[in-house]
Amino acid sequence: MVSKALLRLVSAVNRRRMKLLLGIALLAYVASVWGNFVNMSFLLNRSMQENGELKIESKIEEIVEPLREKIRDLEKSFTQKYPPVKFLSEKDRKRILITGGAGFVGSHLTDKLMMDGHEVTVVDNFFTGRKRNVEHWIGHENFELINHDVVEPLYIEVDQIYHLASPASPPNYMYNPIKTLKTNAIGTLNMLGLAKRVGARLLLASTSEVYGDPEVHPQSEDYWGHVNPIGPRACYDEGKRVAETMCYAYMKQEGVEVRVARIFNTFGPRMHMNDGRVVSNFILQALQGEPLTVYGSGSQTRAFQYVSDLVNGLVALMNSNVSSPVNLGNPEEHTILEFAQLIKNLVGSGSEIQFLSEAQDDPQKRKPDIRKAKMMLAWEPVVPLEEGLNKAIHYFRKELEYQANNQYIPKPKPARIKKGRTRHN
Ligand SMILES: O=C(O)[C@H]1O[C@H](OP(=O)(O)OP(=O)(O)OC[C@H]2O[C@@H](n3ccc(=O)[nH]c3=O)[C@H](O)[C@@H]2O)[C@H](O)[C@@H](O)[C@@H]1O
Repeated sequence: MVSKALLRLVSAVNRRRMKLLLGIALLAYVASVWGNFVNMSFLLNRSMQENGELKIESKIEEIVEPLREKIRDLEKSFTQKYPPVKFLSEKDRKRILITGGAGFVGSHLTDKLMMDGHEVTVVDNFFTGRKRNVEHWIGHENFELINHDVVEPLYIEVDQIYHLASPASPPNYMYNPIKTLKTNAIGTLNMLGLAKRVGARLLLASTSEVYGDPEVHPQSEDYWGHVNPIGPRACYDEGKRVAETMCYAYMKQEGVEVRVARIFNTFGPRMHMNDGRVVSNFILQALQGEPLTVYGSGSQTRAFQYVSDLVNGLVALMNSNVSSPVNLGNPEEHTILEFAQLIKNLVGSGSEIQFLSEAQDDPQKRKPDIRKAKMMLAWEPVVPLEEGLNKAIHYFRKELEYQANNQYIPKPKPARIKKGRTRHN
């Protein structure tokens, strides 16, 4: 009896233990399944996250790569946009200042000196010069553009100074005669002061106008000229004459090396559309089918040189040992009426020729004697008139298109003196 009861008790205890053991085993199993589940979902989550990140990264890469490509192209185009420039050794490379370097002649001179491999600083007050004329050099390591009026002193270090700053077309220089005088007198004084301080050589862009309305024909450098000192052209003519005087005073008294170029009528691309000189006026009028305005009878003469010839002459003179004045011009002389007809034909224009009253003190004959330049500089003009005119016509045609796109059609400016007070500074 007792043993049966004991057996029942033991088996009851075992059953409970078994149940307990089974319970524990079940719990352990559930816990391990749960653990695995948690682990797996964590891993899954992580890989999903990593996958997502990868996807985002590759998306970004897809967007950024073409942008990088564009930046590389832009960088390439920046370095390739400049005209080809020669490499000059430190010894041969000069630091050159061009005053009026954004003007018609100045910008062509800038091109030549840059392409020859020099360091060029252009100074311009943009009265008649334009940034557009030199914009193709902006950013180049050898080039600098300074907005500055030479009437104020300038302090920079240079080896050569081409001093071109001054309005050169009669309507422009007559527009503000006091400013024209200041530019040529005070401006030249400042540049000579700079040349003296830094030991630079200065080339003055003088003019055939120092001969005035000449009584000697053709004009050679030893002719003293025939200028009306109180006429409408005097601000320019006398301004350039005193500029020459100052050059030789600085040469004698201070030992400054000077070069003086007497520049005769010059034309070519980059003349301002509103310049007012005969070449731009006639071409513009012929292209627009308007009458070609001849002042006076048209029997007055001029001889026209193409701008690249002038630029070569200026550089040859600067680097020569000729300190006395030298004429730079093309001796092929034409009457203004012949010239009007020639331009009409080259443009193929049906424009009329209109005779207007003659301009006061207009020189009646002008033609350079260039024997000195030929002999001392081995220079003479090489561009035939018609070839140069065709280039200028092409340029003005493009300019007209450009202006038309910008809703502005310029009219030629007449060589008339403005009435009333003019602004000057
Ligand atoms: O072209 C230049 O390089 C020179 O131009 C001008 O001298 P100018 O000879 O009077 O120049 P223009 O205004 O082009 O006149 C030339 C001739 O054409 C005449 N002209 C001008 C403009 C016009 O529409 N019609 C016309 O018959 C003038 O009366 C003058 O007889 C400047 O004064 C000089 O400094 C400069 O060197």
